[in-house]
Amino acid sequence: MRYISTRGTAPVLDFKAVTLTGLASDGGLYLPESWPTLSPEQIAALRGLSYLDTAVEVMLPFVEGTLSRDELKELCEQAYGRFSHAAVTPLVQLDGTHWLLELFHGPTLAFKDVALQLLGLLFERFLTGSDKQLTVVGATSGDTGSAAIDALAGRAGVDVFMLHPKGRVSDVQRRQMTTVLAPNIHNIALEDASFDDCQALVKAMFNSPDFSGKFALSAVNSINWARLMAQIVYYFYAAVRLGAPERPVAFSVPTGNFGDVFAGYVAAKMGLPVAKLIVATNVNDILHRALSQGDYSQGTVVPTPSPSMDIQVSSNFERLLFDLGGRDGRALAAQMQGFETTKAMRLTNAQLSGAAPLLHSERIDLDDMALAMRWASDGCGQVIDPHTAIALSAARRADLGDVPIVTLATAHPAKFRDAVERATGARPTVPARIGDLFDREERYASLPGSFEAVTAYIAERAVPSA
Ligand SMILES: Cc1ncc(COP(=O)(O)O)c(C=O)c1O
Ligand SMILES: N[C@@H](CCOP(=O)(O)O)C(=O)O
Repeated sequence: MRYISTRGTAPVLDFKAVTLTGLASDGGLYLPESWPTLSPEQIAALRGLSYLDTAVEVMLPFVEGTLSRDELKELCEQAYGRFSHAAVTPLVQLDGTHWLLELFHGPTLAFKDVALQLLGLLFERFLTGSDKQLTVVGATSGDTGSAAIDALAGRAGVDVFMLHPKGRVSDVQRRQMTTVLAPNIHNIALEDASFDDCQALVKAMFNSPDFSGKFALSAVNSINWARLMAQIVYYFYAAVRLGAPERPVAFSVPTGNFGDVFAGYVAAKMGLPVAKLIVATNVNDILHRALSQGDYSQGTVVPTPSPSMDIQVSSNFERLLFDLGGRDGRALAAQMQGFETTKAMRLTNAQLSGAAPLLHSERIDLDDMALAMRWASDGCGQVIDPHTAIALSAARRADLGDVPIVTLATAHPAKFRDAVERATGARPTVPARIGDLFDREERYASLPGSFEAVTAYIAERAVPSA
């Protein structure tokens, strides 16, 4: 499989190179040159397979030329062996229409583990025998950071510099990052910053020849293609369990950086009968405005009880626009450069009408989020986190007849105890696997959110490339 950039001019890469590279050198994001497809018979043959075997079948076309089936299987065995549920991502039925797909049974209790446990192992495999020292620069609104740190702490060949917006992640999320004291992990709390500011700094580091030329920069955010590849799997796993390929299934996805829902889009492109992808946002609603009115203009980020979705510039939307706009890298580069300059962009007619049959968006406010949490707990006996509640609320607005709707449960409620308690009156208990989190020592640097301050901090600690 070969990978191309959304902006058309960066070198074409294979799977190994695309995994070790972050942003493309032309500022774009990598994605496969063409979408592999599974026939209805191949999808039907996934029925009854374990998560692990499904993962191998779904991901194999993307790693072709770099990993054999056996090598991929061995990596998946290790990655998903650390999940606490035998089904890895179990489905839970709420009523006749609604299901939860629990994606939070990994080590850090959020869906990010599904991809990052595998990415950590891919880094290790691709770096073995080389003297390359990767400098991973990442931005997090809480969950990517903890999952990446768990996956990479203590690994040879990788240093991690993780930026989070100070005071804008939950206490559990922060401690999951800052209590990991491995020498290769560096947490940076950016003062007076939003996640968007953190992400913009990370992209600026990749786009600065002076800085990126000194280090072997790499990414763990969903700008890294391997992240999305691993997330495609659970769409197949869930849909097949609910009757695909004969029966179409809809998914409601709590959305911020558009990575998770883009993985669902890819599953549909690969042939999975997806009736609808519901893009659920909180009041930080750039994606809802874009998909419903064509207006992709950056607003100010409002802190909410679903902090991981407090995002107003959604990285992966670029991948969607590229695909919907006929994969014209030059046109997309001009559109994105316009957005970077003016902070506003109109979707083209082709992009809007191309998205409409599959993607539907909803903006969920605080009251509807709390109502969904109460409906799940009082009506169905399920305690859900605020991000999941946003998607469940959007799912319950949908009118899709008999089509089953799967809401992606992206985080364990214990990660957001205060918000869950406020909505439901019950305080979730912290699972045993992170039980001593509040007794551990924390370590992080607080820095002003300037490019100079952050790059100077990293440059003092990272290993220059040869
Ligand atoms: C718990 C949770 N739900 C939803 C999201 C949004 O996912 P995405 O950024 O892939 O759209 C995130 C952050 O990525 C998250 O951490
Ligand atoms: N919500 C995310 C934000 C980063 O998104 P990513 O999927 O691009 O890594 C987080 O929790 O950090």
